[in-house]
Amino acid sequence: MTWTAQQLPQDHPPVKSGRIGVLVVNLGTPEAPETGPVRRYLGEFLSDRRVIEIPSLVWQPILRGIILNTRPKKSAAAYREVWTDKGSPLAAITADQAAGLQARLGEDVMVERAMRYGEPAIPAQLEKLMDAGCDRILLAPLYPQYCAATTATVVDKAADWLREKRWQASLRTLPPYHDDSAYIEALATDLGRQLDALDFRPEVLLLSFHGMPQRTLDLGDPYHCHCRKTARLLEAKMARPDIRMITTFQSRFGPAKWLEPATDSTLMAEGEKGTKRLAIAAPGFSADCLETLEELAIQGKEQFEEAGGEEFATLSCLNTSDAGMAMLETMIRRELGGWI
Ligand SMILES: C=CC1=C(C)c2cc3[nH]c(cc4nc(cc5[nH]c(cc1n2)c(C)c5CCC(=O)O)C(CCC(=O)O)=C4C)c(C)c3C=C
Ligand SMILES: [Fe+2]
Ligand SMILES: [Fe+2]
Repeated sequence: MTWTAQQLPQDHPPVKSGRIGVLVVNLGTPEAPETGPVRRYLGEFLSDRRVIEIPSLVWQPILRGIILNTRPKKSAAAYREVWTDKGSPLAAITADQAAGLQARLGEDVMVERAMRYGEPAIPAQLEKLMDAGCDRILLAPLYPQYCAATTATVVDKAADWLREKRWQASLRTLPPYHDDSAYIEALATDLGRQLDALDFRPEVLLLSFHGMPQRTLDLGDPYHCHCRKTARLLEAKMARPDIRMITTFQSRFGPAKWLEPATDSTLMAEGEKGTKRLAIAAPGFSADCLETLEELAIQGKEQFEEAGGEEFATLSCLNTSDAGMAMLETMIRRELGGWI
């Protein structure tokens, strides 16, 4: 039956105002660089079946019995190396990106941020947007390369929230942007600017993407192809024939075979074969985080220098750079087409 306004039940929710919401989402990070908060964060992250594709009956005893008793202490020490006055770099930068987008998109659009693991959680932030009258929401996972372990799990989480709703908001998702000209141009501009500001001329620019188990490529996940395409387009756009560009995959986790070549062994091999000056960039991360500030900038530098390298620089992610924010605005405005 159709209800008229007079017939609506007393407890009917207020009629919405038709606003548009944007939810930018990144991975998540611990609340503090201490063992307990890191254990909670890793417990949620590594229990996600999109991340660890091993049956729970097998995986949970390994996770609870071994990994969560050993890794949090070591990871917390690594987080302490990069922690800032504003907290975890990933959290602080994501918050600044959301605020910057809000300023660029104006009052017609309400921008919030969320993390897939930890706080602010995706369901709570979607609820906040809806409570503020947003009945159309763009979900924007800030992962340029599609991966089931990152992009898909964000969409799953939003879908779980929608499933519980009688009156759903309309949801759109920002597609992966690994080959989007706005992204390639932003990277080329920003990395070019950073290379020119270095006090040495690198022989090699290493493009390090987060790794994934080789099995996910065999099963059809496009992540590896997306990373390779980004690297190819970026190399062409940067047009620096004097710099040799190499694509690698970092952060191997567990004993299975991961995508190759690995960042750490490539850094060592380059040092050993006589490369003296090397810069490293991480185009797959939209914000600097543990993986860039500790694994690349601290550990990577040590690995390269111990193998004979002399000059090493880690270039920043797009973060809140002009090029990066303009790129996000362009892609989000395009996706909101028809809504604004
Ligand atoms: C950019 C895309 C990412 C993919 C793909 C990805 C896959 C993936 N990661 C792990 C395990 C860990 N990753 C960790 C940190 C971490 N990972 C990403 C991004 C991707 N991960 C980011 C942005 C971060 C940094 C978070 C921060 O707080 O700064 C960690 C935690 C740190 C540690 O203990 O080493 C783990 C563990 C797996 C298993 C995986 C795919 C299967
Ligand atoms: Fe990761
Ligand atoms: Fe790592």
